[in-house]
Amino acid sequence: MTTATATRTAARVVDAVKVYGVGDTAVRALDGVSVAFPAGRFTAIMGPSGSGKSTLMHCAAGLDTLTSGTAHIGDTELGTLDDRRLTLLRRDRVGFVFQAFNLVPTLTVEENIRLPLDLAGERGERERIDALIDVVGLRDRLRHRPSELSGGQQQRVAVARAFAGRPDVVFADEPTGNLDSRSGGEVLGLLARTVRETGRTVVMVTHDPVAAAHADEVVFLADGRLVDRMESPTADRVLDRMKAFEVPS
Ligand SMILES: Nc1ncnc2c1ncn2[C@@H]1O[C@H](COP(=O)(O)OP(=O)(O)OP(=O)(O)O)[C@@H](O)[C@H]1O
Repeated sequence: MTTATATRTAARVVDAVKVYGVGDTAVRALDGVSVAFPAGRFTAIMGPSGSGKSTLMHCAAGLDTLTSGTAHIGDTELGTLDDRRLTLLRRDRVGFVFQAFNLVPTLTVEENIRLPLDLAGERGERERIDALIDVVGLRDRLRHRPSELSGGQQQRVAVARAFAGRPDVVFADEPTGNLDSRSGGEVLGLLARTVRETGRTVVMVTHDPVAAAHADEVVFLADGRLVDRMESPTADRVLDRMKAFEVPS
């Protein structure tokens, strides 16, 4: 299913504008972006440094607000929610993976993975979490603390935690930025596999063409605008597209 009409949208922004600051120092980080992230797909957001990738992700995920335009998770328009509802939406319907892992150091691997469910007051779900633990390959590390794991293992815990609450969408911001290429490749393969096997949705910001090649589709930003999309990307094609941004105007 690749037609827009047949595909459900997990998250989207419409006419998104984000201006930081005022007056002479104002920066237009998003300049009228409309983009939909289809459910059940892995989408990468790419573009040169400063093109608005992180801003787009933060606004789409409800971590920051737009200056104008709308952001939606499923059918919920984020701008209509008060702070409490927005916090609940982020907790229950969105998963996050950040460059810096962001695990709770005092909790074990298993407790970190189960955290979203515990916070939501959900019990049970033993089998599904068990399956998730196997997907990320951490069965023999469940009693360890994050400091006893390698960077790649910690990020696999973060990926499992992001999916544990069965979110509508997982947002990943440079998830392999702190990892060597082998561990990074494992984490990206894990993200892609989890999307394929569980039908979940991932939106990932990256500046790395090799990372973007794990996605089903890449959307390209330049100067706060959406300038291109690429289905079934390869690292070479993404790199070629990125080089075109470097041509001096
Ligand atoms: N809190 C802020 N206050 C002021 N300007 C900001 C703020 N956050 C981002 N910007 C500016 O908005 C623009 C877009 O930034 P953003 O971080 O979204 O880009 P990016 O594509 O993610 O960049 P990078 O790849 O370097 O992380 C940049 O010009 C940046 O300097």
